[in-house]
Amino acid sequence: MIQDPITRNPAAELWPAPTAQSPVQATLTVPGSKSLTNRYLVLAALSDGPSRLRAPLHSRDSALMIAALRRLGAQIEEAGGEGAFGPDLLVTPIEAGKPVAATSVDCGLAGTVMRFVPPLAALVPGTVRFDGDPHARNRPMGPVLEALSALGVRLSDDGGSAPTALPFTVHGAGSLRGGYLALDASASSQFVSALLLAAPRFAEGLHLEHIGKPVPSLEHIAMTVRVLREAGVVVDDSVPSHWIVSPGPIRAFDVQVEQDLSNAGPFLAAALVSHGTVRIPGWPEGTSQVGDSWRQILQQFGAEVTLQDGVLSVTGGPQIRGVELADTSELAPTVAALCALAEGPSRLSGIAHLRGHETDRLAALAAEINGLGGDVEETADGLLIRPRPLRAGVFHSYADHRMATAGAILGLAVPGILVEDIATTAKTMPEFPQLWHRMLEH
Ligand SMILES: O=C(O)C1=C[C@@H](OP(=O)(O)O)[C@@H](O)[C@H](O)C1
Ligand SMILES: C=C(OP(=O)(O)O)C(=O)O
Repeated sequence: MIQDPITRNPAAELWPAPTAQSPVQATLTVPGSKSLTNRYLVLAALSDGPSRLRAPLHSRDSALMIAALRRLGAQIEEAGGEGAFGPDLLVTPIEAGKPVAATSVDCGLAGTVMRFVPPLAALVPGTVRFDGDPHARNRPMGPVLEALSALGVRLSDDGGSAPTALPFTVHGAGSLRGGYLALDASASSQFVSALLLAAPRFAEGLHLEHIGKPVPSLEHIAMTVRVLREAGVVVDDSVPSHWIVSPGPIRAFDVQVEQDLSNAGPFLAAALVSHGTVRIPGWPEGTSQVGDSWRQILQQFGAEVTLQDGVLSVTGGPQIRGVELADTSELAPTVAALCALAEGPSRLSGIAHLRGHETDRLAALAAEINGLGGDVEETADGLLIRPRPLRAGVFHSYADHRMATAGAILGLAVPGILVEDIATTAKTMPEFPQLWHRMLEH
């Protein structure tokens, strides 16, 4: 597991986080889901005809995915249907067998790009070098590279040896046989998703088995299986830790992208912190997004939560209750911010793999909340967060969008919090500062 030193950006601006002067009363929607947008883009690039994404996310992570797929030969254009958060996307797939000139892919800090795109590069004849932001080189990548290598793909690092992390080069032969493959996905569910998304295009499909400690963020693998099935791919996930993808075409599609329920989290949290009400219309029914679990999580914190006619309504109680929660996946930084404002102690477990996210999130949350006077202790697989009054100060973001939004949540209750590098929210929600201020205007 990655234990890299925490890095800070001294040049970034300090954003005065607004305090909630009164209970928030807001109705709002948020931009499209990162996880769905980037999965649909990958599938569209591999599909059997042109596809359309309606109301997709437009952010740094989706822009990086679009640029990567274009490098592999997909054509992606913006098209009418201008929604509240930007235009639709039209995708013409990569032409099977068409070589690409030696090229490069910038992964930024996007896990979906660095994990999902290399298997596609293996399916394209050509040489593709992958790199990203400085911290991206620390994010776990090994199992995906080992898996590709086991499938017969030639890979090299800049010195020509077998790579274990970014930067690396995929020497695509244009086709993959597939078959049985074992991998350890305990550091990231994205290792599994990466191989499943490309697997219908392997000559024999793929039987993938996870061997190791439990896989985190299982909801994200379920999302992958679901989008594959929606595109006509046969996937058998009936045996835990096994996924069998049959070879076959990926049907082109026209899809409405759901709003990002994980990114809805900080806004819903504002209802608890300010003892107000936040409503989100268009809450998708029967969604595969992990953020749907806000409905249960926020109730445990003491909120009243209703979902009626597609409108999610969250009303904060008189106090925020402490919680015990396991594997909250990408929701954890928002959850931790609420815990720091709770009346009782909280324990978050099953999130050791957050040490390999945009930053070491366990270390970063402990350092920043404690830096404001809080009481957070790291455990082997999570955080213990005890109530203690917080004070004004700088909350560092570590280039992590969810750290920045965690700082904004604390700022609602604690005057004088300065969030360093709020612009890093552009990774998945460039509109965050504007939407946050708008939420507080009433
Ligand atoms: O597949 C995806 O879209 C994601 C999977 C999860 O990754 P991990 O399994 O590494 O937590 C999640 O945290 C990330 O934000 C998005
Ligand atoms: C872990 C996250 O992102 P990524 O897709 O880069 O892994 C996240 O958004 O919380």
